[in-house]
Order: sequence, then structure tokens, then C-alpha cells
Amino acid sequence: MEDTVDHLAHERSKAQFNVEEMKIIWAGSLHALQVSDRIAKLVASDPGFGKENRAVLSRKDLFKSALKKAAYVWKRINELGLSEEETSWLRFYVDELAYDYVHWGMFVPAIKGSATEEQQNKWLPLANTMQIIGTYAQTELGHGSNVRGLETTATFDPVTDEFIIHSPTLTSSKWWPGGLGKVATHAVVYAQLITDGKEYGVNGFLVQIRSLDDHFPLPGITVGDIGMKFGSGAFNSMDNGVLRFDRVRIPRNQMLMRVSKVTREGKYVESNIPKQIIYGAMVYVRQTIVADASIALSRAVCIATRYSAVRRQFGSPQNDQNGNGIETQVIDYKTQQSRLFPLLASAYAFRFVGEWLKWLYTDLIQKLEGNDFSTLPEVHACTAGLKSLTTSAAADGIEESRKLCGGHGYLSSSGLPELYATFVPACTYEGDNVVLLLQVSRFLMKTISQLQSGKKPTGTTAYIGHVEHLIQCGCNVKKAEDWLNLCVILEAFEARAIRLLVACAENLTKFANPLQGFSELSPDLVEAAVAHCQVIVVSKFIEKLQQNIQGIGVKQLLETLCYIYSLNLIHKHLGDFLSTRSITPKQASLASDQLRSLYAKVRPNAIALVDAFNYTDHFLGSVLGSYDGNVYPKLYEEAWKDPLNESVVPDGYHENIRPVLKQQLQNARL
Ligand SMILES: CCCCCCCCCCC/C=C/C(=O)SCCNC(=O)CCNC(=O)[C@H](O)C(C)(C)COP(=O)(O)OP(=O)(O)OC[C@H]1O[C@@H](n2cnc3c(N)ncnc32)[C@H](O)[C@@H]1OP(=O)(O)O
Ligand SMILES: Cc1cc2nc3c(=O)[nH]c(=O)nc-3n(C[C@H](O)[C@H](O)[C@H](O)COP(=O)(O)OP(=O)(O)OC[C@H]3O[C@@H](n4cnc5c(N)ncnc54)[C@H](O)[C@@H]3O)c2cc1C
Repeated sequence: MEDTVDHLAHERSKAQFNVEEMKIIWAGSLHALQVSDRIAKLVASDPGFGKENRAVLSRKDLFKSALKKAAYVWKRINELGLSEEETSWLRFYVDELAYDYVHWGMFVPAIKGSATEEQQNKWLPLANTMQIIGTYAQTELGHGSNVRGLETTATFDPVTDEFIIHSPTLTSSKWWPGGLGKVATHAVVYAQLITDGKEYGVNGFLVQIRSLDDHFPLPGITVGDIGMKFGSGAFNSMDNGVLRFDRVRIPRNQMLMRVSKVTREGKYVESNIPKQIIYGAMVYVRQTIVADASIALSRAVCIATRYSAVRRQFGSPQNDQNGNGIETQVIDYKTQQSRLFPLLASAYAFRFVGEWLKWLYTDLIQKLEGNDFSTLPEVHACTAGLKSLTTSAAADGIEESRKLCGGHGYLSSSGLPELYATFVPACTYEGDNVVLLLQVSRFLMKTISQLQSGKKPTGTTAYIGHVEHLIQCGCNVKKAEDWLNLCVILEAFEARAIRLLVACAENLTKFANPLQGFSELSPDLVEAAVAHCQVIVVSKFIEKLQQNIQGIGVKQLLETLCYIYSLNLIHKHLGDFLSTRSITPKQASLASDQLRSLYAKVRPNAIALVDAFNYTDHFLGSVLGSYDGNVYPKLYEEAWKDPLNESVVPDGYHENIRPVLKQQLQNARL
């Protein structure tokens, strides 16, 4: 019989804040909460979206099942007449990686960002109705990070008014694009443009790769899947692919010509739009990945928090109502709290900075429409830096959550192995995290060098304008409670960032060759870029707290989380804070004292804080993290579902177990 007891009810009763109001804060608005909640329930109650057996499926079956689900998603969207907003929630809650992610996430944005209006009018209706399925073919076997080094060529032939797309070497094979291996009919292909015998750098070209009649590759095209990837389930439902061109011809008007164009005569014409707009799809996706990071981390933290409240180990002075000694909930161990609660705080911090980044990106798009390109460098630096910071922290946080769940965290049914395997490549795709931080540091060094010419930094770099004050200021913390001051915290982060940045800038001047200097100092530059990104996260959390926050106790809890996020970072990067003299050793020790008090404030609210994510059991996909906390019967039941348990005596017994046992018996008799 089904157990209907809420094993976490007692924990929920301890909450000191209004969970429903916190749900609104997490969702972004009451409207967002209502829509997402409705769609989450719709997905959870539809057997067509079940995801029970993913981990035990073979690659082929997993891929087939993802295809089936993607087709069902599309069918339901059309049957229900879902709006764009509802559609994106549906895809989100279905939670299965397939070709449609790259079609909607990169192919369509690449056309929107880099195609002319005329080209958009032709291609977007086809893409939006999925009459064509597209991928984003940039990375090659030999080059991913170095986009300028791509080898695929697009040579204009003025005789036929066509481009000839060609893969001149093995290393020029396109490698990795999602959905390319078996599904995509079209691709935005990034290639070196050659016209009139001259090279004009990387541009995007819309290329059909498969027949719309029989799905066979078109002449001159070799295409396939690149093989199994890390972990079971995860990205293996996606057909990341390889693609080679043998002098494939496409009409001239399939070069994406918003930024620059090639005329009928073969003349290359630049517009006043910066060339970097060609990289616009990457900026768009990096911004969405910050939101993905908060989701992935919050899922892991939700599982680890609920399980930590259910799991008990070792003796305790407490007795239950019958007077029997009960063991300690592992969430009450201070070490568990010091590992878990900073992750909980980070999930909230990343949610808020992701929300802000979405606003920054939307603002950029509006400005671009009016030919204002002024914020592009800052948006590039923010999306690159925050994508890097949040994905690295979330990937580490998911793995830490697995360890927080002890042995059971390693079971597939905990949901954590697949979550990790699915999320960890986010540290690499859309730009390797170190390469992206180097982009941030390049932007920051430029900002610092422009100070001398009187250029005032704005936006996220405004604090760099206060360099004189921040280099000299001292932290005033004298007792642990003094750390409960958001201005004090922000100034400590800004002081540490600017001191690291100025040290890098000074050291760079010691090199005659700036490129060599940048390369030699790159580890320090990466550290300084991280410090700058942390300033952004902390300051956006603080800005969030300054908004009108409703509901009993909600603001207080968010403040507590903001302090935990910040003070834990100080603890983690103590070397930086001490070596830059942004704080003293005594103040560092007071920060640790304060952290302990803050963990005690979170403890009674921990379960309610993860309930505020409003995740269904379907979405979480974890027996350890289920809402009712009924962990053990669920674990037991899941084990029996494993294909190995379908027979009592395993296949292979007669061939491979019995002879071994017999052999030992014979040896014993000898
Ligand atoms: C549980 C959740 C699961 C969710 C699952 C989601 C599924 C997701 C599917 C994954 C899809 C993945 C797709 C991909 O990975 S697509 C390929 C992405 N590739 C990259 O990101 C490559 C990274 N490399 C680059 O971006 C560039 O090559 C790099 C910027 C690193 C260097 O290029 P380059 O050498 O040309 O540049 P410079 O350093 O010389 O810079 C020139 C100037 O341009 C500025 N710049 C660079 N990039 C941009 C940009 N994108 N936008 C705006 N400006 C840019 C740069 O700052 C320089 O400016 P200055 O001259 O002023 O200094
Ligand atoms: C799951 C997944 C999905 C993907 N989907 C797509 C897709 O749909 N379309 C697409 O086009 N691509 C896709 N990619 C490719 C992805 O964008 C690239 O793998 C990524 O940009 C990293 O490039 P790389 O593989 O060349 O790494 P490399 O650049 O070879 O990195 C290797 C190492 O070198 C270091 N390194 C490289 N350059 C520097 C430098 N200048 N300074 C210091 N260190 C450096 C890196 O930090 C890293 O440690 C996908 C990748 C994955 C894993």
C-alpha cells in the first residue's frame, strides 16, 4: 500500500517565513509561478513524459526514446495551443535532451541575430514551424575555442552566384554540433569567407544537409554521430555530430548578411554593425546557461537537503515520543551544514544574477535595434564571466551534493549522477570556462587602461572608477556581528577585486611584448576575473534585497542567504582577501564565527527553502529528494526494477559462474 505520510512535515512546520511568497521570488513573479506550476503538473501527470528508465537504456533506445518524446512535445504544444511562454516551460519540465534544444536554443537565435530581414522572413517561418530542423555548426575537430582558426571555407563563385562550402582537412570536420548526427536537415555553418581570392574571416552560412524527402545526406555531405559521451543517460540522448563538405554549393543569399555581405559581383561589403554580432548566438546562450546553472544546482541542493533531513546516523541525546533513543539527522551535523548551506545560498545567488543578466541581454537587444552598440563589450564580458563562474560552481556543487547523500547519492535513482553528467559539459560548451575568463580579464585590463584617459567606467565596472578609495580603504569589522552589513561585505569584495586587477595591470607593463605578458600572467588574470564576477553576483544579490519583498520572514531569510554566500566565498578565497589586505586574519576568523550563527538561522528553514523551488517529483527524478521524504521504501522498490533483477539466476550463470564454482570445488577435492 502506498505510504501517504509526509515524513518531512515536522521540518516544514519549523519554517519561519512565508514559503508561498518565497516561491514567487524564486519564480520571478506571481504570473511566472502560476504558469510554471500549471505546466509542471501537466508534464508530471502525462505518462508520455515519463522518464523512469533512462539510465538503463542502450544508446540506440535512449536516442529513440528522446526522439519520441521530442515529437510528443511538439504534438502537445500544437494540440494545446501553448503560448511561447508555456512552451518554454513545457520543454523545461520535460527535461530530456534532444535535437530541439539546439534548434530552438542556437539555430533560431543565430538566424535572428545574423540574418537580414529578408533572410529572416524566408527562414524563420520554416524553422518556427519545424518544417526544417537546424543545428549550430561552429566547432571543428581541430578548433573549438579559437573560432578565428576555423578551417572550413566558403568560397564565392561569381560564375554561378554560389558559395562553395568545403572541408579541406580532417581537422576541419565539424565536430560536436547537437542534433547534427542523425536529425538536422539544416545547419548554420561557420566558415572562412573567401571572395575574389581574399579571406574575410569567419561568417555564418545556412546550409541544407539532408533531403527533406528521404532524410539522406545531400551530395557532397558526410554526416554522422560522434559517439558515446560521459555518463549514462545525460547527453547520450543527443546526437552530437560530425560533418564534412566536399565542395557543396549553396546560393549566395544563404550567407547570413546582417553584418557584412558579398555582392553579385563578389565584392565584400562591411556595414557599420560590429563584426562581433556574428558571435551573438553565443552571447544569447551564455546568458541562458547562467539560469541553467541555478536550476541544476537547486535541483541537487533540494535532493541533498531533503535527504539530509531524513537520513540519521549515530546516537543522539534526543528521544522520540515513545522514549526511544533516536539517531541524529545528518543535517544537524555542523560539517553537513557548512557544506550544504553555502550551496543553497549559491542557488539563490545564481538565480538572481541570472534574472539580472536576462534583463541586461534584453536591454542590449533593444539598443542594437537602434544601432547603439555601446554596451556590447560589457554584455560579452558579463555573459562570458558569469557563465564561467556559475557553471563551475554548480558542477562542483552537484558533485558535493552527491557526497552529502553518502552511498545512496551514487545510485542512479538518486538522480544526482545523471544531473552531474548532463550539467558538467556546461563548463566546456559555449566556451571553455578558462578561455571565457580570459576574455573577461582582457575587457577589465582595457577598462583599467582607459582610466588614465579619463574614461569613467560604468555598469558592472563602475566600482573600478573608485580605484583610489578602494586601494586605500580598510575593513572596519571588529566583532562577528559587524559582518552583517551589506556595504561592508561589498566593499571587501570590490577592494579585493580591484587590488588583484591593478596588480595584474602593473605586472603587464613589465613586459615589452603585451601578448607575452598576457600569456605569462594568465593564471593571475583568471583569478582577478573571478574576483570581478563575484563582485557582480554579490552586488546583484544585494540589489535584489533592496526590492519590495513581501511575506513574513522572506527578506530576512534572503539576507541570511546573501551573507552566507558572501562570507563563505571570503572563507574559500581567503588567500586573495588576506594577500590583498582587503581584510585581516582576525576579521577572517570573525567571518567564520558569523557563518556558524548564520547556518543556525537557516537550519529550521532549510526544507522550506528548497520547497520554494516548487519542483515536482517528476522534475527532480530522485528517490532521495521526493517531497514526502519517504526515502527507504522508494529506494528498495527502485532496486527491484533494475533489469538485472528480472531473473533470479542471471543470464550467463551456466557459461560463466557455474564453471568457476565447479573449478573451485574440483581444486578443493584435489
Ligand atoms: C541541466 C541543464 C541542461 C541544459 C542543456 C542545454 C543544452 C545545451 C546544448 C549545448 C549547445 C552548445 C553549443 C556550443 O558550444 S556552440 C560553440 C560555442 N563555441 C564557443 O563558445 C567558442 C569560444 N570562443 C570564442 O568565443 C572566441 O573565439 C573567443 C572570444 C574566445 C576569441 O575569439 P577571437 O580571437 O576572435 O577574439 P579576440 O579575443 O581577438 O576578440 C576580438 C574582440 O571581440 C570581442 N568578442 C569576442 N567574442 C565576443 C562576443 N561573443 N560578443 C561580443 N564581443 C566579443 C572581444 O572582447 C574582443 O574585443 P576587443 O577587441 O574590444 O578587446
Ligand atoms: C556536450 C557538448 C555540446 C556541444 N555542442 C556544440 C554545438 O552544438 N555546436 C558547436 O559548434 N559546438 C558544440 N560544442 C563544442 C564546444 O563549444 C567546444 O568544445 C568548446 O567551445 C571548447 O572548445 P575545445 O573543445 O576546442 O576546447 P580547447 O580549446 O581545445 O580546450 C582544451 C584546453 O585548452 C585550454 N585552452 C584553450 N585555449 C586556451 C587559451 N587561449 N588560453 C589558455 N587555455 C586555453 C582550455 O582551457 C582547455 O583546458 C559542444 C561541446 C560539448 C562538450
